[in-house]
Amino acid sequence: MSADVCIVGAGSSGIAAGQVLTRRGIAFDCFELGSQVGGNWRYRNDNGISAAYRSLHINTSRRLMEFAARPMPDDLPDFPSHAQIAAYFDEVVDHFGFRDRIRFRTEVLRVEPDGDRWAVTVRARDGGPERTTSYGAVLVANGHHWDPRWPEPEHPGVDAFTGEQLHAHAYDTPDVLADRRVLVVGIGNSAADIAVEASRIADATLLSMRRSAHVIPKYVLGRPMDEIQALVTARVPVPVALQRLGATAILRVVQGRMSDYGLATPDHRLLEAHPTISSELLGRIGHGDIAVRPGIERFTGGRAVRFVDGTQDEVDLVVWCTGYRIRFPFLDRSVIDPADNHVPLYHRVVPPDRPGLFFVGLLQPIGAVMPLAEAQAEWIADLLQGRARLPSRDAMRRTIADEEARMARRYLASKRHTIQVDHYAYLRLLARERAGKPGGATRLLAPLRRVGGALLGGRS
Ligand SMILES: NC(=O)C1=CN([C@@H]2O[C@H](COP(=O)(O)OP(=O)(O)OC[C@H]3O[C@@H](n4cnc5c(N)ncnc54)[C@H](OP(=O)(O)O)[C@@H]3O)[C@@H](O)[C@H]2O)C=CC1
Repeated sequence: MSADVCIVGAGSSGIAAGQVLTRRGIAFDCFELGSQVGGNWRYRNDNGISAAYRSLHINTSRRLMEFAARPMPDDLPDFPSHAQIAAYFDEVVDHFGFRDRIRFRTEVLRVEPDGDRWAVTVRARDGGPERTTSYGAVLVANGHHWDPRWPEPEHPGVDAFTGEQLHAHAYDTPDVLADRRVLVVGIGNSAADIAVEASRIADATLLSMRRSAHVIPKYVLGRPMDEIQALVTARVPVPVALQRLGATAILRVVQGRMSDYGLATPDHRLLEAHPTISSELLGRIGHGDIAVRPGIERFTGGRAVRFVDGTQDEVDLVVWCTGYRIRFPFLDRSVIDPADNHVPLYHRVVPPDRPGLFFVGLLQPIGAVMPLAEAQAEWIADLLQGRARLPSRDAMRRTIADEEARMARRYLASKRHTIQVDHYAYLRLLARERAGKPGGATRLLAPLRRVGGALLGGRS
């Protein structure tokens, strides 16, 4: 069947789109840089850009991350490894039978507007000519955790640092940490995982953060913490302030305060930053095997680094766990410009001024990307099949502005918080959109949210 739809990438979001379009009878071509599906979850992916390290396990639980159309096998653990997740993706592709729609080892070079269609130019990585095909719709699913973001601006004196530097993106196995004095920078999930690994094998592990975080354990009360939260939030919309109150109370009882472990008190409340999830980090700090440091002031020559509290240390290796840049190498900046990780999209999917272009999985949930990407693809399929319609461009722009203003109130200003969504709230938003009732429940719940927010000190 010739295809009028193109999917860029066969990582978790491209597969989400592929299985939905296949089920919905929409023919597509999918182009994938590597020779296997799975993107970031394919360890040592020959696409050359994936970030998985050997010990990687997902930090959202299996039941939150699985596709609705194909649950994960029950014999998988609560927090599967990258290998188990990649195997699951293989099984999904074969179950729905769309492997033959994916052209592997094929790079998408350009996606260009061509009247009311899109010209997609690709080239096989193993040689051969460029080929351009016209599509009515392009689903961009190239991921957003593959282009490492180094500190901007860089720290004074770093050019003269004589130790080694590594971005978390390039981290693979702990041998690089062994018997060295390691400085891990950041307090996101990469920093937490890598600092914990270093703490078992390095000579010394320092963890530097310019602001502290609420570290959330994977389990509380014998169950994955996200499942406990989902018991309520999956069923009914709960104001963020109320969610915060519940989660703060549970964490205070089972874990105490961050300052109990020697971390600074965070400058924000729970749910105002992308969560750092680790059941090991605080314990390793408690063992004295990770020393916490504030932000870096400057590198002072040789292997020395000075922190903003005036303390100084010598380190052999700096692991920059400073996040990722959003980038679409195949889209000209005049089409979409992701400067500072800012990509204004209607419901995080539709650029109002670029009909036929859609983004899948370009979000960072408190929760997991995969089922949200699947729900996005269902909505896109509705739009492609004429079962749903987009509002006017002006209306989409207004909604985007409202959503961005709400997120700015909700989250700390940071380049890591430009595409945040709440898992179940977002699923409900898409369900309303698909049912042709955009914003209906939001309007109904607005007064409740305002009262809840005022009573509980919530921002949203
Ligand atoms: N096991 C898993 O499932 C894992 C999942 N992930 C996911 O991958 C994504 C990326 O995570 P991660 O790689 O941790 O990146 P994040 O963007 O989440 O975190 C970056 C960290 O670096 C800090 N930072 C950024 N720039 C600077 C700077 N110039 N100087 C000092 N500190 C800086 C940020 O601080 P600030 O807040 O101040 O900007 C933040 O603490 C997330 O979605 C994460 O959940 C990552 C690893 C493991």
